[in-house]
Parts: sequence; structure tokens; C-alpha cells
Amino acid sequence: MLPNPARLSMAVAARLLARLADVQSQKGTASLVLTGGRTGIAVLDHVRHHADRDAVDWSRVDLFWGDERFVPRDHAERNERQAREALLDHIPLDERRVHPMEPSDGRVGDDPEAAAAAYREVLAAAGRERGDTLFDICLLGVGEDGHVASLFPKSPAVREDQLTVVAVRDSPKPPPTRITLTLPAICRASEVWLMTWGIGKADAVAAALSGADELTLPATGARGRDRTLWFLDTAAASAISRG
Ligand SMILES: O=C(O)[C@H](O)[C@@H](O)[C@H](O)[C@H](O)COP(=O)(O)O
Repeated sequence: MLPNPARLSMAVAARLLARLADVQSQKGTASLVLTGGRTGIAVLDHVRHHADRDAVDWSRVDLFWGDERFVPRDHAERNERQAREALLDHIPLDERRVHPMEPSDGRVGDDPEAAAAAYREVLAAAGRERGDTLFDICLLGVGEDGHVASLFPKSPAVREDQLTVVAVRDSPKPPPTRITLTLPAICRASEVWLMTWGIGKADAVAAALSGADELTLPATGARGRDRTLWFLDTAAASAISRG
């Protein structure tokens, strides 16, 4: 019997492959926002090994990131590096459709505000093509404090209601400096998929599903234009009130 985290990420991987193939059959392409963290990367690893992996035409998938640790490109903590090792380096992507956030040793240098501005331009270009619905699916892990992407409770980033991408300093989750989509950007996804496991997340999940304030529980504010899905194991779902 697989442990809960593996079963959860396998279930998300299977659903993701089916949904991406569906979207491509309707629209010809599909756009996906990746997330960091153990769950987000485990999902990619399960996609890589899934029997239906090639049901998706990866050359017609547009990839974005919900957040990135602002570290050098080859740093082990970088979400892009972990995603490439788990999946992206093993599938026939069109690299012109892959949109990583700038690293701290990239073309904008060690300036997180410049990196955030650069990614706002990436999303603006995507918006000129795709209109209000920027992404088909946005994947999000959920922290014990209810953070999603790098939007932490009571932070300036979670309060941002105009810009699509901002820099985060002094993140309570290391590394301290990050680039993140804001809630307005996340909510421009047709579908937002939140996925987490373990008893440590149960209170945050229950609070988000009972309508806690998004400034104190950012996961509450992560809503898809068409659909918002939660993928939970029994432990993470254990505090949800049945009332
Ligand atoms: O860059 C990051 O750290 C992630 O984007 C972050 O938002 C992560 O998804 C959550 O912290 C959940 O992480 P786990 O899945 O490891 O619990």
C-alpha cells in the first residue's frame, strides 16, 4: 500500500494528464502553472512515469511557474531545476513555450524586483494572446500556514491586488527571497488545483474551505475562474467540518 503522499500525487498526476489532453483536444494547446514544494514536484515525477504521459502533446504545452526561489539557475532549491529533473528534461517540450522566472544570476541580475517585473511582461504577453484566462490549470501546494505559491499570511504580496507578479523578501519558508504570482494572477486560471497531504495541513485546509480571510489564509483566495479543486489525503481533510 503506498503512503498517502505518493497516492495523492499519483492521483493528481493521472487527473492532470487527462485534463491536459482534454484541453488540447478542445483548444490545440494547454497552459499549466507549476508549483514548488514536495507535492508539486512529486506530481511531476509521477507524470513522468505515468503510462498516459504521451497522451499529451508536450510540444503544445505552455509552462509557467506560480513562484520561484530567487537563487542561481543551477541552485538545488530552484523550482525550475527540480521540475526539470522530475519531468521537463524527459518530455519533448517546445522550450519557446517554457517560461521560467529569472534566477538571481540571470539577465536582470540579483534584483528580485526586476525579476518580478520581467515576469509581469511574460504574463502580459501571454495575456495579449489568451485574454483574461491566462492559464488553463494552476497547480498549488499549500503550506501549514495556508500559504500558496510564495504568498504568505499578512504579507505585502498577499495584499497585492493589481500587479500580477511581485518579489518576496524575508519569506518565512526558506529560501528567503522569492518571486511569486499574486492572487489576481492565480485567479486568472480557468482551474486552480490545490493539493496537499498530512495532518499538519488539516487546520489550514479546514480554514480555507470555511472561508477564512485570504489575507490571513492565502489559500482561501486561490480560486479558478471556472473551477477550484482540492486534492487531499484523509489526514489533510480530517478537520473539514461536516456542517
Ligand atoms: O516554492 C515553494 O516553496 C512552493 O511553491 C510552496 O508554495 C509549496 O507549494 C508549499 O510550501 C507546500 O509545500 P509542500 O508540498 O512541500 O508541503
